[in-house]
Amino acid sequence: MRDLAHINKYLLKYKYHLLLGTVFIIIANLFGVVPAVIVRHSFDLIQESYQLHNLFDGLNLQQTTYDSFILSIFVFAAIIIASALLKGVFMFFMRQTIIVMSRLVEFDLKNEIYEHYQTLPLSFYRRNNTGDLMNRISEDVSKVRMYIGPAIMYGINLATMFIIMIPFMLSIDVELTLYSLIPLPFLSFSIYFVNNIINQRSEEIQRSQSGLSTFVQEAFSGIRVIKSFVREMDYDKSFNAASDDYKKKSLRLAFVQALFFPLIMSLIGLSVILTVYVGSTGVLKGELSTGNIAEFIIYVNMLTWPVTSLGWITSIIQSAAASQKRINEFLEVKNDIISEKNIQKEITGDLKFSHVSFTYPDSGIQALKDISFEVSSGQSIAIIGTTGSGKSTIANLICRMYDATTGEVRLDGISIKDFHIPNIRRAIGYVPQDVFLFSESIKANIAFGNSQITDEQIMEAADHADLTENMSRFPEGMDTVLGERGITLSGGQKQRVSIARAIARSPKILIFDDCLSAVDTKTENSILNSMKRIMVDKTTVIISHRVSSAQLADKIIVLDDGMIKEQGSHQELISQNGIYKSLYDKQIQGEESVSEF
Ligand SMILES: Nc1ncnc2c1ncn2[C@@H]1O[C@H](COP(=O)(O)OP(=O)(O)OP(=O)(O)O)[C@@H](O)[C@H]1O
Repeated sequence: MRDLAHINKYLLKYKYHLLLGTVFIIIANLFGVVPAVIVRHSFDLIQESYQLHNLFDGLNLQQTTYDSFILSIFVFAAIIIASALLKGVFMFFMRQTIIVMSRLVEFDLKNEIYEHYQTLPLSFYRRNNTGDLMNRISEDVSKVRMYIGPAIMYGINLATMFIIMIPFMLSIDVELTLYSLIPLPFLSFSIYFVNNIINQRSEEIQRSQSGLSTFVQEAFSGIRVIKSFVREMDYDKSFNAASDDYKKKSLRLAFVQALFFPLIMSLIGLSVILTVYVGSTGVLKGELSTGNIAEFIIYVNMLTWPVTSLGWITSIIQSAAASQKRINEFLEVKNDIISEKNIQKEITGDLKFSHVSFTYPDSGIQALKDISFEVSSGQSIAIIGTTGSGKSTIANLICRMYDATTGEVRLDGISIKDFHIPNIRRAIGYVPQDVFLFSESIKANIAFGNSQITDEQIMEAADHADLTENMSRFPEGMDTVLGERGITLSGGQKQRVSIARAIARSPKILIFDDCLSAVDTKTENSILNSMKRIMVDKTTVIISHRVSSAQLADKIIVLDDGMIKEQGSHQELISQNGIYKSLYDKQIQGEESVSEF
C-alpha cells in the first residue's frame, strides 16, 4: 500500500473529479433505495386493497377502491421508472467523473514514466531488457489504473450504500437485517479467494503469452537464418510446445472463472431464502408486512454487488500495489550523468582526452586505460584497432553517454561534465556502428536531428553521403518509406542514410563509428573524399578497422586492449614500422589481391 502513495499527487490533482464522483454515487444510491420503498408500499397496498375489495363486495365503494388502487399502482410504477432512470443518469455521471479521472491519471503516469525513461543513461538500458521497460509502462500502469478507477469507484459505492441502507434496514427490523446480511461476508471472502486464484492464473497466462510473443518475434526476425539452416520443423515443434503451455494455462483459468458466477448466485440465493424465512415468521407474528419481505429482497440484491466487489477491490489494490512498486523501482533510478554547471555555449570542437580510463559499471570490463590525445577544430582523427580494443567506448565518452572513471574529457578547454548535456549532443553528428533507422521515409530519417532543415539541405547531405544515385532508383525517391512498412535497404545503403542524417544537422563534431564497414573501399574513399569539404571546420573522429579509412585523417591512434599503442600521422606511423605499418601492409596487399579478381 505504501507504494501506491506515489499516486496520491494525481488524486490531489483531480480532486474535483473525485469529489463530484462521490456526490454522484451518493445520489445514484439514494435513487436506488426509492424503488425498494415503493415496492414495499405496493405490496402492502395490494394486500389492503384486496381486503377492502372483499369487504365492499356488492357495494358501489368496491369500484371506487379498485380505481384508487389502479391509480396508486400507476403512480408507484411511474416513481419506480423515474427513480431507475435518474439512478442511471447519475451512474453515467459517476463513471464520467471517476473512470475519466482514472484515464487521466493513466495518461499522466505513462507520460511521467516515459519522460523519466528518457532521462536515464545508456547503462540503465543495458541493465534492463526492453520487454521489462514496456511492461512497466503498459501492463503495470493499467493495473494501477484499475485501482484509481474501478477500485475507488466501487469502494466509495460500497461505503455509501452501507451508510444509506443499513440504518434504513435496521430501522425496519433488526433481526431481518442481520439474517439477510449473514451470507454477505462469506460472499466477499469467497470472491477475494477466487479472484486471487484468477489473478495468479492470469499472470501465468501473461508470462506464457509474452514468452510466446518473444519466440514468434525472434523466429520472424531470424527467418533467414532459420530457413537457411533448415530448422523450420524444430521451430514448429517449439512453437507447438509453447502454444500448448498457453492453452493449458488458459483452460485452468477458464475452470476457475466458471466457478465465479455459480458461487455468487448460490450465496445470493442463500440470502434471499434467509430473508424470506425470517421475514415470513415476522409477518406471521404481525411484526412485519409482506411488503417488507419484498423490500428486503431488493436491498439484499442491491448490496450483493458492492459486497462482491469488496473481494474484487482488495485484489485489485493488491496487484496495483505490486505494479506501482515495480514502477517506483524505475522511477527511483537516478540519472548519474548530470551537469552541475550546465554551461551553454557554442562549441567549436577542440577535443582533448587527458589520461582517461574507463570501466563499464555493469560488466566491470576496463575498456580504456590512460588514454590521452588532442584534436583541434577542423582536424580529423582516426581511431584504429582490433575488435574490443575500446574504439566505440571513446565515442561513448565524447557523446557523454558515460563518464570517464578517471581522467578528463575536455571540449573547447572545458570539462565535458560542465556542459549542459543537450548542448554537447546537439554539437555532435554521430553515426553509430549499429545503424538504426526509423520506419519512416528516407527524407524523414535524414531530417531526424534537425527540425529546421530544408529539402535542399537534405539533398546536399544525401549527396555527401553518396546516396543520391541510389535514391533515384527507389520507387518514390526521397519519400520512399523504410523498414517494416516499406523497402529494405542494403547494409551499405543504411550506413549512408545514417551518415546523411549525421551530416544534415551541421554538427561541430562528426563521429563515424565504423560506419563504412558495409561499403566497399572505393565507395568508402569516395564518401570520405566528398566529405572533406564539410569536414573543414569540424572535428572528425573516424573509428575504423580499415587503414584505408584511417589514412585520410590528420592524426591516427592505434588502440589495443584499451591502450594507445601508436599515435601520429599516416606517414609517421608508416615510418615507425609498427602495428599500423603491418596492418597497412596486410590490408593493402589483401585489397590488391581482391581487385585482381
Ligand atoms: N555497454 C557495455 N557494457 C559493458 N561492457 C561493454 C559495453 N560496451 C562494450 N563493452 C566492453 O568494452 C570493451 C571495448 O568495447 P568497444 O565496443 O569499445 O570495442 P570496439 O573497439 O569498438 O570493438 P569493435 O571494433 O568490435 O566494435 C569490450 O571488451 C566490450 O566487451
